[in-house]
Amino acid sequence: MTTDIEAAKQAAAFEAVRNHFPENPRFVGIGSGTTIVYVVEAIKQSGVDVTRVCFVPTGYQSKQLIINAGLIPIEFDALPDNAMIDIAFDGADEVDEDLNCIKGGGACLYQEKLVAMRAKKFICVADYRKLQPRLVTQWATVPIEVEPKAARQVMRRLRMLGSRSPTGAGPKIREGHMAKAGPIKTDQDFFIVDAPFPHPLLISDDLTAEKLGDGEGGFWEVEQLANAIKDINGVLAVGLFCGPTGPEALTAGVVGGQRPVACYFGMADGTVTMRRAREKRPSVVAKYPPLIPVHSAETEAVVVDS
Ligand SMILES: O=C[C@H](O)[C@H](O)[C@H](O)COP(=O)(O)O
Repeated sequence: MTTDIEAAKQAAAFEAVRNHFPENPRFVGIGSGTTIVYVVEAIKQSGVDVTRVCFVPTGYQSKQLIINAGLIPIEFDALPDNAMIDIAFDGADEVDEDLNCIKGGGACLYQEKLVAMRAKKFICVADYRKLQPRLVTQWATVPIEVEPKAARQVMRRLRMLGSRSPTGAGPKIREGHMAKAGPIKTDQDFFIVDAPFPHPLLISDDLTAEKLGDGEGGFWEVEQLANAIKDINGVLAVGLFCGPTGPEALTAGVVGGQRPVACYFGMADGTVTMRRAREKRPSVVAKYPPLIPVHSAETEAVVVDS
């Protein structure tokens, strides 16, 4: 790894903490990966009083990072029922221009989503390699956390959704690289399946009557793909962080959001670029309502969206 990449991660982390670390927060989410290390460093160096702040980890590595920095960890399931996380910081493997993210490259995924969705504000920090116009550009697969017994069936269903690389390779269970042979296990003891898709994913702006983003011709829109994968039995979490941002979701009366409100990218020239999520995006459903009947399990009636 070259030092300019590390410098880029560090610069992005320091800028993100400088601009967003709230006054007197109660709970702060700390993500996983290599970039988040600099976020913790930035928090420590900022001189803010953290003696009354509890830091919520997104997995084993993140918890050790918090403890080693002398900060106070609190497990996600120890949060008081009505408490929100004031802010969550995390890295990403790829970020598109609408701030949808691919995450899970380091095999942390499910707990990252729990924390991001419970946060009033989710801030992403990354280096310039991660900034792409659309997802599945450089980072060619969508990581998916899968219950091991269901892995083969999940991969079969993924192939039915069109998961294949431009060279024809299908989804794969991620293997470990260490002495112990076999798949790597997540903090939940699950597998990660890496599912390639043949085209960069669309955002709602790209949709046309010809390209609905529903998988036809291999073209998927980010949220539609995330939902289609999440519907497969055995899938715990999909490494696509999309949907409403924190404030958007809070206004709508639902808890938090998965898509960051802002992303900080350390650039190769030493500068930091910040992207903010758009306040209002065209909704996929509003633009092209589903034509097929939607079966409502609750009423046993068939509802057709008009
Ligand atoms: O599974 C890992 C997480 O989603 C990471 O946040 C992501 O892979 C980015 O990691 P890094 O900061 O090391 O590039």
